Amino acid sequence: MGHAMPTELSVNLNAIAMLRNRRDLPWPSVVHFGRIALASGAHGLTVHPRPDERHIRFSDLPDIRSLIDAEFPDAEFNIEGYPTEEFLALVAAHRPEQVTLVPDDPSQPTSDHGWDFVADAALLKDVVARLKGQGARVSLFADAEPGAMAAAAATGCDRIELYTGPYGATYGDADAAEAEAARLGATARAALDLGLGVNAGHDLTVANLPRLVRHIPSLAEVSIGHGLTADALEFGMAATVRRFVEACRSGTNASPAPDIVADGH
Ligand SMILES: CC(=O)[C@@H](O)[C@H](O)COP(=O)(O)O
Ligand SMILES: NCC(=O)COP(=O)(O)O
Repeated sequence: MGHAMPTELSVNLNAIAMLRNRRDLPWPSVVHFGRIALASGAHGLTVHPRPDERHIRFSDLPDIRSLIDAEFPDAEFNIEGYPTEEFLALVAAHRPEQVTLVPDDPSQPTSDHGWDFVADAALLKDVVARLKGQGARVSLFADAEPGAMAAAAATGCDRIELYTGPYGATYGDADAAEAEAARLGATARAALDLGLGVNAGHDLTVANLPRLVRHIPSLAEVSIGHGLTADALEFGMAATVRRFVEACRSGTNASPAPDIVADGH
């Protein structure tokens, strides 16, 4: 499989928002850290507003939109979530370049599975058409199931986002990681053959990105929050984003510094 472009990094700000929400204070600021991320090589910013606003708050969205419009006009805003009318109103108001639809129940601690593209076909076709009509690229959260990609494409979506939680959970076990990455790679090939673009996200790290990118050379974008924020505590935000950008390129023509592959969490 050839690869034209390096994988882009979208920095998920949910974990920064969660730290901020521990106090009734404005720091750490999602706009400040979003600015550092974009200035350090990230292609975009991701938020996943949940109905209880435990991470990103709805009131954060106008400030992130303004940051991109005023200072980083080539960057992308990616808003993720379950398509309730409240979520769709947030999307309409903040004009993200990409919307990632995720089948989250409000009680879930975090996202832990992709869509059932057959059972949810009617909902997805309707919402995908609505969002594309507003000018957004639409990506659908998907499990590593090559056989599900035809039904995903039938929704009219532009891309899938591979749910990489099970891959992230293989840390420390190279054989298990290889098996998961192969399954993700097969799913990506099925999606690409149907004309879909492929994103990926959940529990990605500097350490596990190179293997993923090797298995999916045409991976368009990864969105990363938890592991990246953890590394930012150790290395600082700017250096961390640069390390993740390097790791995104590690499976492609551009080689990362050797320590990026050997080190990391
Ligand atoms: C869609 C997805 O995979 C998630 O990783 C999500 O965006 C993370 O959200 P939280 O940080 O709110 O758990
Ligand atoms: N879409 C997945 C995402 O934004 C990343 O989440 P995380 O698991 O890295 O926090």
